[in-house]
Amino acid sequence: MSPSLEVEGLRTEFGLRDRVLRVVDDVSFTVEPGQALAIVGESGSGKSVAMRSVMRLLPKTGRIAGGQARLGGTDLLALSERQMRKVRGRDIGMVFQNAMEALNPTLTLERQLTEHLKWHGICDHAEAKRRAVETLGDVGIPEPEKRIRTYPFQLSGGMRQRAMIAMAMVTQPSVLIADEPTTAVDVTVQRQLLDLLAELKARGTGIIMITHDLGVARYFCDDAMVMYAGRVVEHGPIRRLLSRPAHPYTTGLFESTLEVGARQRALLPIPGSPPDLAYRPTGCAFHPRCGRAEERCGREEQPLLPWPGHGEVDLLHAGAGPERNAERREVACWKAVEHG
Ligand SMILES: Nc1ncnc2c1ncn2[C@@H]1O[C@H](COP(=O)(O)OP(=O)(O)OP(=O)(O)O)[C@@H](O)[C@H]1O
Repeated sequence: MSPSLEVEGLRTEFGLRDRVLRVVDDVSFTVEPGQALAIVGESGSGKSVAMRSVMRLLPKTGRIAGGQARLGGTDLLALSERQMRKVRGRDIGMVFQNAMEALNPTLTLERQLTEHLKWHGICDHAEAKRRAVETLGDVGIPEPEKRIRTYPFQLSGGMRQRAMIAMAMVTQPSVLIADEPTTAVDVTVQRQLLDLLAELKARGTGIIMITHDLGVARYFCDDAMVMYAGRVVEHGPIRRLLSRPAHPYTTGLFESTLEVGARQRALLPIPGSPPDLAYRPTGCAFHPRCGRAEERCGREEQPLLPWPGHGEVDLLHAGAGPERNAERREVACWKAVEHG
């Protein structure tokens, strides 16, 4: 059984010339084996930086300022870069929006996949080659024995995206982070990639998906975490968030996003834009854009707390263990919307 990933109190900062920007602030979540978490939020809310922090793939100006990311009892944030290199790509993989970021343009797929397996000491060359061909076939690349000899630039965008997924999954990682994996590909390829990720999930891989596409998130994910200005504002089972969003930002985000397959309806954009993190509003960072804000919201910040709204109290307190956790929800808002 794969271990779960438990992230707690993650804080990431960027050092600019004259100040320090906190772009991820106290982010916590758990991904169990075979579960998928969607991370949603407007551009700049810190989704990618949070996940790159877990992977320890930050640019030089970035710094993890606090927190833990435990994978099977090992805190990834406490490992040396040398130790992390052994974990990254083997136990935890990442699929990026742009496949060229993960693939080496100067090496054939065969070299990249086999070297990757051999470097991690997973198997010898013959077995690595067999696994590489098999994985390329698994991700839907036709004639994998032949295609394995090609370079990334010789592949179409969709095929490159698949090759990157093959690269991420060839080691059978416990956790896969997918950053907008379907944004750059057409709808047919999108569907195939999602089916592929669903298969991985069914085999017990924990998946974290950063996405702007609520249709994809609903189809694929169990939980959702909504980020705003570097913080988590709402977190819980995705179907509950979609049907009964409690944070006004979640409501706004859902109303301003067209769901794939949903009936055409008027979109209601959230007024204003996310704050410049260098001038973060006091209190709740969303209050200047929030229709429900009152004086207190600009003064005091509400921490993320378990949220038993109306009609949810019973579910939250009923039973014990997984059933109870499955309904667990957290919201950071003084004016969280109560649903009757
Ligand atoms: N190298 C960097 N130096 C300084 N600030 C950065 C750097 N990279 C990202 N940031 C800042 O960190 C914040 C979070 O960025 P991030 O890319 O995580 O957002 P995101 O939610 O993933 O957005 P998107 O959906 O557009 O990918 C932004 O305000 C961004 O400007």
